[in-house]
Amino acid sequence: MRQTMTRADDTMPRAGGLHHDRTGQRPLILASASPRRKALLAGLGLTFQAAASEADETVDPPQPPHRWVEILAERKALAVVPRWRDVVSDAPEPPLVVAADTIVVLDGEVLGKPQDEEAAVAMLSRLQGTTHTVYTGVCVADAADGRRVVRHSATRVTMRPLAADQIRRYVASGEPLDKAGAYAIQGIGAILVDRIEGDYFTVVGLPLALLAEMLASFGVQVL
Ligand SMILES: Cc1cn([C@H]2C[C@H](O)[C@@H](COP(=O)(O)OP(=O)(O)OP(=O)(O)O)O2)c(=O)[nH]c1=O
Repeated sequence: MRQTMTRADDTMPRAGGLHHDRTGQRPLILASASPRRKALLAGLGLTFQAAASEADETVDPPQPPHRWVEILAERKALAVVPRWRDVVSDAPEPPLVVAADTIVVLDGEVLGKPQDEEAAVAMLSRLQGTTHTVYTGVCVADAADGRRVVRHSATRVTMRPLAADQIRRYVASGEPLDKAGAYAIQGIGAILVDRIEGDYFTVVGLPLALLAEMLASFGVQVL
């Protein structure tokens, strides 16, 4: 059934089928299992379905960070493109598929998600009192013809100096474990951060202004 798209009035994605607004929003899939990315995309007022992407996250041979996140974002999107009908069976036309990948880079070394609490403590011990860069890659792929656009955004984050027991208490909160670099700027991790240079949403995992620009190149106007 064709429905009129309504703007999201909260930060959570709307349940239900696909919607089209008067500006002709294409059906949209977010190839992600991340609740943060879902909330950010919903916050733009776009209607979409989310589908976890099972893409392998190893990059071999190693690439510069900006390419690393672009490659993984593209891989995540392309893993979902062939099965778009399973996700949006009621779509009147093939969807656009959006995916993203985020890494933290300190002194040229990539810090992904910590394997366990010890790894989280080790990461935060290195990040505290210093400046690192968060890279997020974004891919928008058109399931109709395979055309895709891949871009990235980078933000510098300076962490406050932290005492060992503060780090332990933060890790014990459980927040760091599924986050690149073992912290969440949008959560308790906010109080670990002294300042950022660049886009906040790049750190959380989905640079919204960049994504809007990319969607516009596929005819989807957020504004
Ligand atoms: C640095 C930082 C990272 N993160 C998150 C963003 C990403 O979700 C995560 C990095 O892992 P990713 O592999 O980019 O994403 P994901 O596995 O969570 O989700 P997807 O299904 O889309 O692949 O770290 C924060 O939420 N806050 C932060 O401050």
